[in-house]
Amino acid sequence: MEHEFWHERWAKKEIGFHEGTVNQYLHDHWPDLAGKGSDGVFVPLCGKARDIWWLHDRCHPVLGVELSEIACKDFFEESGEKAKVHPGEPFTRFVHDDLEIWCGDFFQLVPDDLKHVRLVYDRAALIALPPSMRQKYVEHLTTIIPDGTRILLITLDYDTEIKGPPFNVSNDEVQELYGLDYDIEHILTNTLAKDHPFAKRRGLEGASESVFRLTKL
Ligand SMILES: C[S@@+](CC[C@H](N)C(=O)[O-])C[C@H]1O[C@@H](n2cnc3c(N)ncnc32)[C@H](O)[C@@H]1O
Repeated sequence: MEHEFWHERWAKKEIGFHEGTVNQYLHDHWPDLAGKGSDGVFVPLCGKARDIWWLHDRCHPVLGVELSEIACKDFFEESGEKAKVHPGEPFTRFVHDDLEIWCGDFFQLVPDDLKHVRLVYDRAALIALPPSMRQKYVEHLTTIIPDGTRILLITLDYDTEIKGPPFNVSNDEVQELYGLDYDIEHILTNTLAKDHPFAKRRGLEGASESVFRLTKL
């Protein structure tokens, strides 16, 4: 998607993707992925997800990257926390202890930025991107994260032709995108209930979410 699309979504507060609570799959499957350590976590296309505080509360240094300055500011303001803001190019950095949100374009990150990262949390990042950008996203992610990094990936799949985002990403596509460079463990696929907020909003039946654990080889 063009940057303008996302800036407009945030300006108009059209952010139906924002959960406002900790994601259930993160809650249930992070401990297995991360163990008891306090490894650095990268959260691509992070929005203002509460999940970031949850990870921080579990002693992980967290680096999120987010295009929208509105999202970055809201993230701290809505939780009553303060961040030191370091304006710069290509990122303005919002820093709170060892939690940093970098405001700018994911595709501007370089390996040095993520050298302390051992874990990645991808909820609504891959599926926010149209098919033409997903390959580019995975290629770039693979370039910037260290070998051995473990990823918790949550995807969404549905049959109907609806206009994304979120876009449907099948389990086969996950294999195609990550199969070469990652060990892939499919943890679960869960059919969304009819009254699930997303299914309800889009009038979808049979949409499903899947959770994967990926390890960069
Ligand atoms: C569907 S939202 C998901 C946000 C978050 N992961 C969550 O679970 O609430 C996608 C987010 O990615 C941001 N975004 C889109 N393209 C981006 C890019 N190239 N670099 C950084 N952030 C981007 C958007 O502004 C938006 O907040």
